[in-house]
Amino acid sequence: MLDLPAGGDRAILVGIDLGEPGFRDSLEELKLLAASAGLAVLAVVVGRRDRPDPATFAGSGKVAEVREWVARSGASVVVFNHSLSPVQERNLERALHCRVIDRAALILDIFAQRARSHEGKLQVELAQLEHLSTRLIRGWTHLERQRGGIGLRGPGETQLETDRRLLARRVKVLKDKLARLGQQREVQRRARARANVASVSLVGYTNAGKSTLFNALADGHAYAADQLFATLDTTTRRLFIAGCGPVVLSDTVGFIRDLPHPLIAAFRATLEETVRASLLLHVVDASSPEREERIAQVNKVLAEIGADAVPQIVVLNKTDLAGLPAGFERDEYGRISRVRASALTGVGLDLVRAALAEHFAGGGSAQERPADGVGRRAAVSPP
Ligand SMILES: Nc1nc2c(ncn2[C@@H]2O[C@H](COP(=O)(O)OP(=O)(O)OP(=O)(O)O)[C@@H](O)[C@H]2O)c(=O)[nH]1
Ligand SMILES: [Mg+2]
Repeated sequence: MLDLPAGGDRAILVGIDLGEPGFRDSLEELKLLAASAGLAVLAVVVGRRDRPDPATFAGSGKVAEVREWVARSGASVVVFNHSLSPVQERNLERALHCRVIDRAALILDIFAQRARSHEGKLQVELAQLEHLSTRLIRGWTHLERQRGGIGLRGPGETQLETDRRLLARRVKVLKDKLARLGQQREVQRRARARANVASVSLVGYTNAGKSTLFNALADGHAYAADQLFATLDTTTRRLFIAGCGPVVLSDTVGFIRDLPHPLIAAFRATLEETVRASLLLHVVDASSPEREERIAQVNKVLAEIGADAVPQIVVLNKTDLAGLPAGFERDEYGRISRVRASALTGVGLDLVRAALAEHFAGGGSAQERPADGVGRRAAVSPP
């Protein structure tokens, strides 16, 4: 655990506008992340720079302003909407006299709070240790430079080396355990592939409505809630869809922009389900003004995990909020590319089912993708 002081924590958020697009939205998102982590946000301090200050990211003037806020409000943690280097983090903690974390650490903490299954907990612990280990290593290089190296190894450094060794050992244990769990999944997947059952994975931005859609389609009881990263574990149900037979549907962890890399790596096992699926239902909150950008963000993560070659149908969800009618959109080849529906009200769910039926009937292979990641797609048979 990252040891965020528990219960009723008061936070100050800091965002520095570096002139990149989406700054405001990502700051709004940071507020949601903070709320999801159980933090009470006292203030949001915004600054503008051409590039990050190497020592403190925000620059000394902005840091003074934040310190003022911390002193006045009694905040216990300051959250930066960026990736901080370990050195910046340390300098900031010294200057602000309070705990400083970055966006990645906040996301890791939410994952740590949410992890329920054995596998989920292992994955989060692995991600946290990897996050920590880069910090120890960088902290070490920093020390080395300061002290001048040879002959000056103090007890502090020895301790660091011991820590690193212990850490490396634990990381290995976790990876071994996860690998064994991965093998079990593989056995299940092979059995499904033998039975020629199509596998469909729900993917999408966090809070898009994946679990709600999963429950609506599979009559399931996945945890759906208005918070970021409600779902961490992959839940799988078998359902029968008229016109396409048995289908295995998986609900998965949601994505977000700037998902920390250790997390993506640690969740690789869970996300295997996505990589190997015969079809992705990419769920989108149609009521978000950010929806096209989020689609792009999700596709970026899908590419990172090697799932960009899996066929995809976009479900524009929350049409009730967006004020859109239910319906289909087709691509230039006449294939259904988008379905507009509402998982909550149920309007358009028949269209989602029909899209699945059409996809699998129209040559979309019901086979899962083999381990080498190369899709085994049945030839499209024209009528
Ligand atoms: N109005 C409306 N709300 C919806 C719809 N679908 C989902 N929601 C709400 O959106 C919120 C998020 O839904 P979830 O199903 O938990 O979203 P998710 O994509 O699984 O989110 P994570 O697991 O956190 O990534 C919940 O409060 C749902 O009730 C919809 O079609 N219309
Ligand atoms: Mg969910």
